[in-house]
Amino acid sequence: MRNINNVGWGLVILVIQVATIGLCSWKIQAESSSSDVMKASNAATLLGGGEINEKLRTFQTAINDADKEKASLADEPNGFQPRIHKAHLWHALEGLDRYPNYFDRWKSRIKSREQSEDHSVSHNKDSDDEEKEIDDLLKLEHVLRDTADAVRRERKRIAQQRTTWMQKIPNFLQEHPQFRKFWDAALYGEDWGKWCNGILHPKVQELFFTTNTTTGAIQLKTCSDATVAQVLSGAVRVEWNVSLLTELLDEECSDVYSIPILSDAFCHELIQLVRSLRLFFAQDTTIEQPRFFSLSQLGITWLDDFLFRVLLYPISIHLFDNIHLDSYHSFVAGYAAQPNCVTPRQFLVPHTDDSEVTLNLCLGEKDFEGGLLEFGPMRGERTKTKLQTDTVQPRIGYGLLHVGRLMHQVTPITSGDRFAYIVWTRSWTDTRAKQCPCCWLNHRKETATCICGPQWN
Ligand SMILES: O=C(O)CCC(=O)C(=O)O
Ligand SMILES: [Fe+2]
Repeated sequence: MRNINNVGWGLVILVIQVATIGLCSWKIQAESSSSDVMKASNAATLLGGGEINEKLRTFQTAINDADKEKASLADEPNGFQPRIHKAHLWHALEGLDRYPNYFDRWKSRIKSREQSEDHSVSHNKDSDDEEKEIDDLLKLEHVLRDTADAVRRERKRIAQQRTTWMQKIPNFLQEHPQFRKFWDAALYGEDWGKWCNGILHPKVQELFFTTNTTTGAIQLKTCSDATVAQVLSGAVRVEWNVSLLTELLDEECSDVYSIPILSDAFCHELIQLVRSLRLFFAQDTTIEQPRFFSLSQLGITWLDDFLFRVLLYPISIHLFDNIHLDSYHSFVAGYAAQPNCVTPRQFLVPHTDDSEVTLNLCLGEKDFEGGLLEFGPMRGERTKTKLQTDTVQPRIGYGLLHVGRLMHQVTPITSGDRFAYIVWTRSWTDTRAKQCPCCWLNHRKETATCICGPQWN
Protein backbone atom coordinates (compact mmCIF):
# COMPACT_ATOMS: atom_id res chain seq x y z
CA MET A 1 0.00 0.00 0.00
CA ARG A 2 1.39 3.38 -0.94
CA ASN A 3 0.57 6.63 0.71
CA ILE A 4 -0.86 9.04 -1.80
CA ASN A 5 1.82 11.56 -0.88
CA ASN A 6 4.40 9.36 -2.47
CA VAL A 7 2.83 9.15 -5.86
CA GLY A 8 2.11 12.85 -6.18
CA TRP A 9 -1.11 14.39 -7.35
CA GLY A 10 -0.01 14.51 -10.96
CA LEU A 11 -0.23 10.74 -11.13
CA VAL A 12 -3.62 10.44 -9.56
CA ILE A 13 -5.34 12.51 -12.16
CA LEU A 14 -7.43 10.31 -14.35
CA VAL A 15 -7.19 11.23 -17.96
CA ILE A 16 -10.65 10.99 -19.33
CA GLN A 17 -10.53 10.07 -22.96
CA VAL A 18 -12.54 12.39 -25.05
CA ALA A 19 -13.76 10.80 -28.24
CA THR A 20 -12.20 12.27 -31.34
CA ILE A 21 -15.62 13.20 -32.56
CA GLY A 22 -17.47 13.85 -29.31
CA LEU A 23 -20.99 15.10 -29.32
CA CYS A 24 -20.07 18.68 -28.48
CA SER A 25 -17.30 18.97 -31.01
CA TRP A 26 -19.52 17.34 -33.56
CA LYS A 27 -22.15 20.03 -33.07
CA ILE A 28 -19.65 22.83 -33.30
CA GLN A 29 -18.06 21.26 -36.36
CA ALA A 30 -21.37 20.84 -38.12
CA GLU A 31 -22.36 24.42 -37.38
CA SER A 32 -19.12 26.02 -38.49
CA SER A 33 -18.86 23.94 -41.66
CA SER A 34 -22.40 24.82 -42.57
CA SER A 35 -21.86 28.53 -42.06
CA ASP A 36 -18.79 28.36 -44.34
CA VAL A 37 -20.86 26.65 -46.97
CA MET A 38 -23.59 29.25 -46.49
CA LYS A 39 -21.15 32.04 -47.19
CA ALA A 40 -19.74 30.38 -50.26
CA SER A 41 -23.01 29.43 -51.90
CA ASN A 42 -26.44 30.72 -52.49
CA ALA A 43 -28.08 30.61 -49.06
CA ALA A 44 -31.57 30.22 -50.49
CA THR A 45 -30.79 26.80 -51.92
CA LEU A 46 -29.43 25.43 -48.69
CA LEU A 47 -31.87 24.12 -46.17
CA GLY A 48 -31.30 22.79 -42.71
CA GLY A 49 -27.79 23.91 -42.08
CA GLY A 50 -26.11 23.50 -45.44
CA GLU A 51 -25.29 20.87 -47.97
CA ILE A 52 -22.79 19.13 -45.73
CA ASN A 53 -25.76 18.00 -43.70
CA GLU A 54 -27.99 17.30 -46.65
CA LYS A 55 -25.74 14.96 -48.56
CA LEU A 56 -27.33 11.75 -49.76
CA ARG A 57 -27.16 8.88 -47.32
CA THR A 58 -25.68 5.59 -48.40
CA PHE A 59 -27.03 3.64 -45.48
CA GLN A 60 -27.18 -0.11 -45.96
CA THR A 61 -29.64 -2.05 -43.87
CA ALA A 62 -27.34 -4.33 -41.93
CA ILE A 63 -29.07 -6.11 -39.11
CA ASN A 64 -27.94 -8.90 -36.88
CA ASP A 65 -29.84 -12.15 -36.34
CA ALA A 66 -31.43 -10.97 -33.13
CA ASP A 67 -32.87 -7.98 -34.93
CA LYS A 68 -34.08 -9.91 -37.96
CA GLU A 69 -37.17 -11.11 -36.20
CA LYS A 70 -38.05 -7.60 -35.06
CA ALA A 71 -37.29 -6.32 -38.53
CA SER A 72 -39.62 -8.79 -40.17
CA LEU A 73 -42.40 -7.46 -37.96
CA ALA A 74 -41.85 -3.99 -39.22
CA ASP A 75 -43.53 -3.06 -42.46
CA GLU A 76 -40.46 -1.47 -43.93
CA PRO A 77 -40.38 -0.70 -47.58
CA ASN A 78 -37.68 1.94 -47.25
CA GLY A 79 -35.34 0.85 -44.47
CA PHE A 80 -36.24 3.59 -41.98
CA GLN A 81 -36.43 1.59 -38.77
CA PRO A 82 -35.91 3.85 -35.76
CA ARG A 83 -36.96 1.09 -33.38
CA ILE A 84 -34.20 -1.20 -34.61
CA HIS A 85 -31.50 1.12 -35.82
CA LYS A 86 -30.62 3.55 -33.10
CA ALA A 87 -28.84 5.65 -35.72
CA HIS A 88 -32.19 6.42 -37.33
CA LEU A 89 -33.67 7.47 -34.02
CA TRP A 90 -30.62 9.48 -33.10
CA HIS A 91 -30.58 11.36 -36.36
CA ALA A 92 -34.26 12.03 -36.30
CA LEU A 93 -34.06 13.37 -32.74
CA GLU A 94 -30.89 15.36 -33.24
CA GLY A 95 -31.52 16.34 -36.77
CA LEU A 96 -35.13 17.20 -37.33
CA ASP A 97 -35.10 20.74 -36.03
CA ARG A 98 -31.75 21.57 -37.56
CA TYR A 99 -32.10 19.61 -40.79
CA PRO A 100 -35.63 20.05 -42.04
CA ASN A 101 -34.79 18.00 -45.11
CA TYR A 102 -33.96 15.00 -42.99
CA PHE A 103 -36.58 12.76 -44.48
CA ASP A 104 -35.67 13.81 -48.00
CA ARG A 105 -32.57 11.70 -47.64
CA TRP A 106 -34.68 8.62 -47.50
CA LYS A 107 -37.10 9.98 -50.07
CA SER A 108 -34.38 10.40 -52.66
CA ARG A 109 -33.12 6.92 -52.04
CA ILE A 110 -36.55 5.38 -52.31
CA LYS A 111 -37.13 7.31 -55.50
CA SER A 112 -33.99 6.04 -57.18
CA ARG A 113 -34.63 2.49 -56.00
CA GLU A 114 -38.15 2.50 -57.31
CA GLN A 115 -37.02 3.93 -60.59
CA SER A 116 -34.42 1.25 -61.05
CA GLU A 117 -36.75 -1.53 -59.88
CA ASP A 118 -39.71 -0.73 -62.06
CA HIS A 119 -39.33 1.35 -65.19
CA SER A 120 -42.60 0.12 -66.65
CA VAL A 121 -45.01 1.22 -63.93
CA SER A 122 -46.15 4.73 -64.45
CA HIS A 123 -47.82 6.52 -61.59
CA ASN A 124 -47.37 9.69 -59.63
CA LYS A 125 -44.05 9.12 -57.84
CA ASP A 126 -44.05 12.43 -56.03
CA SER A 127 -47.23 11.68 -54.15
CA ASP A 128 -45.99 8.17 -53.31
CA ASP A 129 -42.83 9.60 -51.84
CA GLU A 130 -44.78 12.08 -49.82
CA GLU A 131 -46.83 9.29 -48.33
CA LYS A 132 -43.69 7.42 -47.35
CA GLU A 133 -42.30 10.54 -45.81
CA ILE A 134 -45.41 10.97 -43.68
CA ASP A 135 -45.25 7.29 -42.89
CA ASP A 136 -41.72 7.73 -41.57
CA LEU A 137 -42.75 10.63 -39.37
CA LEU A 138 -45.59 8.59 -37.91
CA LYS A 139 -43.25 5.69 -37.34
CA LEU A 140 -40.85 7.94 -35.52
CA GLU A 141 -43.63 9.39 -33.41
CA HIS A 142 -44.72 5.88 -32.44
CA VAL A 143 -41.23 4.90 -31.41
CA LEU A 144 -40.84 8.04 -29.33
CA ARG A 145 -44.24 7.59 -27.74
CA ASP A 146 -43.61 3.90 -26.96
CA THR A 147 -40.24 4.75 -25.44
CA ALA A 148 -41.75 7.51 -23.32
CA ASP A 149 -44.54 5.14 -22.25
CA ALA A 150 -42.02 2.49 -21.24
CA VAL A 151 -40.11 5.05 -19.16
CA ARG A 152 -43.33 6.20 -17.48
CA ARG A 153 -44.39 2.63 -16.73
CA GLU A 154 -41.00 1.85 -15.21
CA ARG A 155 -41.04 4.99 -13.06
CA LYS A 156 -44.51 4.11 -11.83
CA ARG A 157 -43.51 0.52 -11.07
CA ILE A 158 -40.50 1.67 -9.06
CA ALA A 159 -42.54 4.28 -7.17
CA GLN A 160 -45.18 1.66 -6.31
CA GLN A 161 -42.54 -0.82 -5.24
CA ARG A 162 -40.98 1.75 -2.91
CA THR A 163 -44.36 2.67 -1.44
CA THR A 164 -45.06 -0.98 -0.75
CA TRP A 165 -41.69 -1.47 0.95
CA MET A 166 -42.05 1.72 2.99
CA GLN A 167 -45.50 0.63 4.17
CA LYS A 168 -43.89 -2.47 5.68
CA ILE A 169 -41.30 -0.55 7.70
CA PRO A 170 -43.54 0.22 10.74
CA ASN A 171 -44.23 -3.53 11.08
CA PHE A 172 -40.54 -4.24 10.72
CA LEU A 173 -39.75 -1.75 13.50
CA GLN A 174 -42.35 -3.29 15.76
CA GLU A 175 -40.58 -6.60 15.42
CA HIS A 176 -37.12 -5.00 15.61
CA PRO A 177 -37.32 -1.83 17.75
CA GLN A 178 -33.51 -1.79 18.12
CA PHE A 179 -33.25 -0.46 14.54
CA ARG A 180 -35.51 2.58 15.10
CA LYS A 181 -32.57 4.94 15.28
CA PHE A 182 -31.74 4.31 11.61
CA TRP A 183 -34.99 6.02 10.64
CA ASP A 184 -34.58 8.75 13.26
CA ALA A 185 -34.86 12.07 11.42
CA ALA A 186 -33.17 13.81 14.36
CA LEU A 187 -29.87 12.50 13.04
CA TYR A 188 -30.16 14.98 10.20
CA GLY A 189 -30.57 18.10 12.21
CA GLU A 190 -28.46 17.39 15.26
CA ASP A 191 -24.90 18.52 15.71
CA TRP A 192 -21.98 16.62 14.28
CA GLY A 193 -21.25 15.01 17.64
CA LYS A 194 -23.64 12.20 16.81
CA TRP A 195 -21.53 11.34 13.81
CA CYS A 196 -18.47 10.98 15.88
CA ASN A 197 -20.28 8.79 18.32
CA GLY A 198 -19.91 5.28 17.17
CA ILE A 199 -20.68 5.78 13.50
CA LEU A 200 -17.45 7.00 11.99
CA HIS A 201 -14.03 5.45 11.90
CA PRO A 202 -11.79 7.10 14.54
CA LYS A 203 -9.31 8.26 11.89
CA VAL A 204 -11.99 10.17 9.97
CA GLN A 205 -13.28 11.59 13.18
CA GLU A 206 -9.87 12.87 14.14
CA LEU A 207 -9.12 14.41 10.74
CA PHE A 208 -12.53 15.70 9.67
CA PHE A 209 -13.85 17.08 12.93
CA THR A 210 -12.80 19.60 15.48
CA THR A 211 -14.23 20.70 18.82
CA ASN A 212 -15.26 24.30 19.24
CA THR A 213 -13.34 25.43 22.31
CA THR A 214 -16.04 27.83 23.50
CA THR A 215 -19.22 25.85 22.89
CA GLY A 216 -17.77 22.36 23.01
CA ALA A 217 -19.73 21.48 19.86
CA ILE A 218 -18.16 19.13 17.37
CA GLN A 219 -17.80 20.69 13.92
CA LEU A 220 -16.75 19.67 10.47
CA LYS A 221 -13.25 21.10 10.01
CA THR A 222 -13.57 22.60 6.58
CA CYS A 223 -16.95 24.29 7.02
CA SER A 224 -17.29 24.71 10.73
CA ASP A 225 -20.55 26.66 10.83
CA ALA A 226 -22.53 24.14 8.81
CA THR A 227 -25.09 21.98 10.55
CA VAL A 228 -25.58 18.32 9.69
CA ALA A 229 -28.86 19.16 7.95
CA GLN A 230 -27.26 21.85 5.79
CA VAL A 231 -24.48 19.56 4.63
CA LEU A 232 -26.61 16.46 4.08
CA SER A 233 -29.18 18.39 2.07
CA GLY A 234 -26.46 19.89 -0.10
CA ALA A 235 -27.26 23.45 1.00
CA VAL A 236 -23.66 23.84 2.18
CA ARG A 237 -20.91 22.21 0.13
CA VAL A 238 -18.00 20.50 1.83
CA GLU A 239 -14.56 21.17 0.40
CA TRP A 240 -11.58 19.12 1.49
CA ASN A 241 -8.14 20.51 1.06
CA VAL A 242 -5.48 18.35 -0.51
CA SER A 243 -3.31 18.08 2.58
CA LEU A 244 -6.21 16.70 4.61
CA LEU A 245 -7.00 14.18 1.93
CA THR A 246 -3.43 13.04 1.52
CA GLU A 247 -3.43 12.17 5.19
CA LEU A 248 -6.55 10.13 4.79
CA LEU A 249 -6.25 8.37 1.43
CA ASP A 250 -4.01 5.50 0.44
CA GLU A 251 -3.48 4.24 -3.08
CA GLU A 252 -4.14 0.51 -2.84
CA CYS A 253 -3.25 -0.16 -6.45
CA SER A 254 -3.23 1.83 -9.64
CA ASP A 255 -6.31 4.13 -9.68
CA VAL A 256 -7.87 2.61 -6.55
CA TYR A 257 -7.83 4.60 -3.32
CA SER A 258 -8.86 3.56 0.16
CA ILE A 259 -10.27 5.70 2.91
CA PRO A 260 -11.42 4.83 6.42
CA ILE A 261 -15.09 5.69 6.86
CA LEU A 262 -17.16 3.71 9.34
CA SER A 263 -16.41 2.20 12.72
CA ASP A 264 -16.35 -1.58 13.05
CA ALA A 265 -19.26 -1.42 15.46
CA PHE A 266 -21.42 0.56 13.09
CA CYS A 267 -20.58 -1.76 10.16
CA HIS A 268 -21.74 -4.62 12.32
CA GLU A 269 -25.01 -2.82 13.12
CA LEU A 270 -25.58 -2.15 9.44
CA ILE A 271 -25.13 -5.82 8.62
CA GLN A 272 -27.61 -6.77 11.34
CA LEU A 273 -30.08 -4.28 9.90
CA VAL A 274 -29.70 -5.55 6.32
CA ARG A 275 -29.92 -9.18 7.42
CA SER A 276 -33.07 -8.55 9.48
CA LEU A 277 -34.70 -6.52 6.72
CA ARG A 278 -34.01 -9.22 4.17
CA LEU A 279 -35.44 -11.98 6.37
CA PHE A 280 -38.46 -9.85 7.27
CA PHE A 281 -39.22 -9.08 3.60
CA ALA A 282 -38.58 -12.66 2.51
CA GLN A 283 -41.48 -13.84 4.71
CA ASP A 284 -43.85 -11.68 2.71
CA THR A 285 -44.79 -13.46 -0.48
CA THR A 286 -47.09 -10.65 -1.61
CA ILE A 287 -44.30 -8.19 -2.41
CA GLU A 288 -41.62 -8.00 -5.04
CA GLN A 289 -38.32 -8.83 -3.39
CA PRO A 290 -35.44 -6.46 -4.00
CA ARG A 291 -32.27 -8.41 -4.88
CA PHE A 292 -30.19 -5.97 -2.86
CA PHE A 293 -31.39 -3.39 -0.41
CA SER A 294 -30.87 0.26 -0.99
CA LEU A 295 -31.22 1.88 2.42
CA SER A 296 -32.23 5.16 0.78
CA GLN A 297 -35.13 3.47 -0.94
CA LEU A 298 -36.29 2.20 2.44
CA GLY A 299 -36.24 5.68 3.96
CA ILE A 300 -32.73 5.76 5.47
CA THR A 301 -31.20 8.52 3.39
CA TRP A 302 -28.80 10.17 5.83
CA LEU A 303 -26.03 7.61 5.37
CA ASP A 304 -26.00 7.92 1.58
CA ASP A 305 -26.24 11.69 1.86
CA PHE A 306 -23.27 11.69 4.19
CA LEU A 307 -21.20 9.39 1.96
CA PHE A 308 -22.07 11.42 -1.12
CA ARG A 309 -21.87 14.98 0.16
CA VAL A 310 -19.08 14.72 2.70
CA LEU A 311 -16.89 12.21 0.91
CA LEU A 312 -17.66 11.25 -2.67
CA TYR A 313 -18.52 14.63 -4.12
CA PRO A 314 -15.68 16.72 -2.66
CA ILE A 315 -13.05 13.98 -2.92
CA SER A 316 -13.81 13.15 -6.56
CA ILE A 317 -13.08 16.74 -7.52
CA HIS A 318 -9.51 16.27 -6.30
CA LEU A 319 -8.99 12.64 -7.11
CA PHE A 320 -10.60 12.14 -10.50
CA ASP A 321 -9.73 15.11 -12.63
CA ASN A 322 -12.30 17.58 -11.39
CA ILE A 323 -15.33 15.32 -11.77
CA HIS A 324 -18.46 17.00 -10.41
CA LEU A 325 -20.85 14.28 -9.38
CA ASP A 326 -24.54 14.95 -9.22
CA SER A 327 -26.44 11.81 -8.27
CA TYR A 328 -26.00 8.49 -6.56
CA HIS A 329 -27.50 5.04 -6.17
CA SER A 330 -26.49 2.69 -3.37
CA PHE A 331 -27.08 -0.92 -2.44
CA VAL A 332 -25.72 -3.51 -0.04
CA ALA A 333 -24.40 -6.66 -1.74
CA GLY A 334 -24.11 -9.86 0.30
CA TYR A 335 -21.81 -12.80 -0.48
CA ALA A 336 -21.45 -16.32 0.97
CA ALA A 337 -19.86 -19.62 -0.02
CA GLN A 338 -23.37 -21.06 -0.11
CA PRO A 339 -25.46 -18.18 -1.43
CA ASN A 340 -28.89 -17.60 0.11
CA CYS A 341 -31.45 -14.81 0.15
CA VAL A 342 -29.41 -12.63 2.53
CA THR A 343 -26.12 -13.23 0.71
CA PRO A 344 -27.08 -14.12 -2.88
CA ARG A 345 -23.61 -13.76 -4.42
CA GLN A 346 -20.68 -16.13 -4.17
CA PHE A 347 -18.35 -14.07 -6.37
CA LEU A 348 -18.63 -11.39 -9.01
CA VAL A 349 -17.47 -11.63 -12.61
CA PRO A 350 -15.15 -8.99 -14.15
CA HIS A 351 -17.18 -5.92 -15.02
CA THR A 352 -17.30 -2.16 -14.98
CA ASP A 353 -19.93 -0.21 -13.08
CA ASP A 354 -22.76 1.92 -14.33
CA SER A 355 -21.15 4.81 -12.52
CA GLU A 356 -18.76 7.67 -12.94
CA VAL A 357 -17.14 7.04 -9.53
CA THR A 358 -17.80 4.03 -7.28
CA LEU A 359 -17.45 3.79 -3.53
CA ASN A 360 -17.10 0.22 -2.32
CA LEU A 361 -17.32 0.19 1.46
CA CYS A 362 -16.58 -3.12 3.17
CA LEU A 363 -18.93 -3.86 6.07
CA GLY A 364 -17.53 -7.35 6.85
CA GLU A 365 -18.51 -9.70 8.43
CA LYS A 366 -15.55 -10.45 10.57
CA ASP A 367 -13.35 -13.33 9.42
CA PHE A 368 -14.80 -13.91 5.98
CA GLU A 369 -12.35 -15.63 3.67
CA GLY A 370 -11.94 -15.13 -0.06
CA GLY A 371 -13.99 -12.30 -1.56
CA LEU A 372 -10.92 -10.36 -2.68
CA LEU A 373 -11.23 -7.53 -5.10
CA GLU A 374 -9.22 -7.76 -8.30
CA PHE A 375 -8.78 -4.67 -10.40
CA GLY A 376 -7.94 -4.56 -14.08
CA PRO A 377 -7.57 -2.04 -16.87
CA MET A 378 -9.76 0.90 -17.66
CA ARG A 379 -12.61 0.14 -20.05
CA GLY A 380 -11.89 1.69 -23.41
CA GLU A 381 -8.14 1.15 -23.16
CA ARG A 382 -7.05 -1.30 -25.79
CA THR A 383 -3.53 -1.87 -24.55
CA LYS A 384 -4.36 -4.21 -21.69
CA THR A 385 -7.00 -6.77 -22.43
CA LYS A 386 -6.59 -9.29 -19.62
CA LEU A 387 -7.70 -8.56 -16.11
CA GLN A 388 -4.61 -7.73 -14.11
CA THR A 389 -4.03 -9.27 -10.78
CA ASP A 390 -4.02 -6.13 -8.70
CA THR A 391 -5.59 -7.65 -5.65
CA VAL A 392 -7.05 -5.71 -2.77
CA GLN A 393 -8.16 -7.27 0.47
CA PRO A 394 -11.25 -5.36 1.61
CA ARG A 395 -10.96 -3.99 5.15
CA ILE A 396 -13.97 -3.54 7.39
CA GLY A 397 -15.03 0.10 7.60
CA TYR A 398 -12.79 1.17 4.71
CA GLY A 399 -14.11 2.41 1.40
CA LEU A 400 -12.41 1.93 -1.96
CA LEU A 401 -12.82 4.71 -4.47
CA HIS A 402 -12.38 4.09 -8.18
CA VAL A 403 -13.88 5.28 -11.43
CA GLY A 404 -16.69 3.06 -12.69
CA ARG A 405 -14.76 2.38 -15.90
CA LEU A 406 -12.12 0.39 -14.03
CA MET A 407 -12.56 -3.36 -14.56
CA HIS A 408 -12.99 -5.28 -11.31
CA GLN A 409 -14.20 -8.59 -9.97
CA VAL A 410 -14.73 -10.32 -6.64
CA THR A 411 -13.08 -13.71 -6.09
CA PRO A 412 -15.22 -16.51 -4.63
CA ILE A 413 -15.86 -16.34 -0.94
CA THR A 414 -14.75 -19.50 0.79
CA SER A 415 -16.09 -19.03 4.28
CA GLY A 416 -18.11 -16.53 6.29
CA ASP A 417 -20.41 -13.83 4.95
CA ARG A 418 -19.23 -10.71 3.20
CA PHE A 419 -21.20 -7.48 2.78
CA ALA A 420 -20.25 -4.49 0.65
CA TYR A 421 -21.98 -1.13 0.74
CA ILE A 422 -21.76 0.09 -2.85
CA VAL A 423 -22.44 3.66 -3.96
CA TRP A 424 -22.54 4.36 -7.69
CA THR A 425 -22.42 8.00 -8.64
CA ARG A 426 -23.16 9.73 -11.90
CA SER A 427 -22.42 13.07 -13.46
CA TRP A 428 -24.13 14.69 -16.41
CA THR A 429 -20.99 16.56 -17.31
CA ASP A 430 -18.28 13.92 -17.28
CA THR A 431 -17.33 10.81 -19.26
CA ARG A 432 -20.80 10.08 -20.52
CA ALA A 433 -21.28 13.58 -21.80
CA LYS A 434 -17.92 13.65 -23.54
CA GLN A 435 -17.77 10.27 -25.15
CA CYS A 436 -20.27 8.34 -27.21
CA PRO A 437 -21.57 5.75 -24.71
CA CYS A 438 -21.73 3.08 -27.37
CA CYS A 439 -18.07 3.51 -28.38
CA TRP A 440 -17.15 3.61 -24.73
CA LEU A 441 -18.88 0.32 -24.01
CA ASN A 442 -17.42 -1.37 -27.05
CA HIS A 443 -13.86 -0.12 -26.57
CA ARG A 444 -14.24 1.55 -29.95
CA LYS A 445 -11.50 4.02 -30.72
CA GLU A 446 -12.10 4.72 -34.41
CA THR A 447 -15.28 6.56 -35.29
CA ALA A 448 -15.82 4.94 -38.70
CA THR A 449 -18.65 2.76 -37.49
CA CYS A 450 -20.06 5.13 -34.91
CA ILE A 451 -23.33 6.93 -35.52
CA CYS A 452 -21.67 10.02 -34.06
CA GLY A 453 -18.91 9.69 -36.64
CA PRO A 454 -18.39 11.89 -39.67
CA GLN A 455 -20.01 9.60 -42.22
CA TRP A 456 -23.28 10.11 -40.44
CA ASN A 457 -23.08 13.84 -40.07
O1 LIG B 1 -18.67 -6.63 -3.59
C1 LIG B 1 -17.79 -5.92 -4.02
O2 LIG B 1 -16.78 -5.67 -3.38
C2 LIG B 1 -17.93 -5.30 -5.38
C3 LIG B 1 -19.33 -5.20 -5.86
C4 LIG B 1 -19.37 -4.63 -7.22
O3 LIG B 1 -18.39 -4.42 -7.86
C5 LIG B 1 -20.66 -4.34 -7.83
O4 LIG B 1 -21.71 -4.72 -7.28
O5 LIG B 1 -20.67 -3.70 -8.90
FE1 LIG C 1 -18.78 -3.25 -9.54
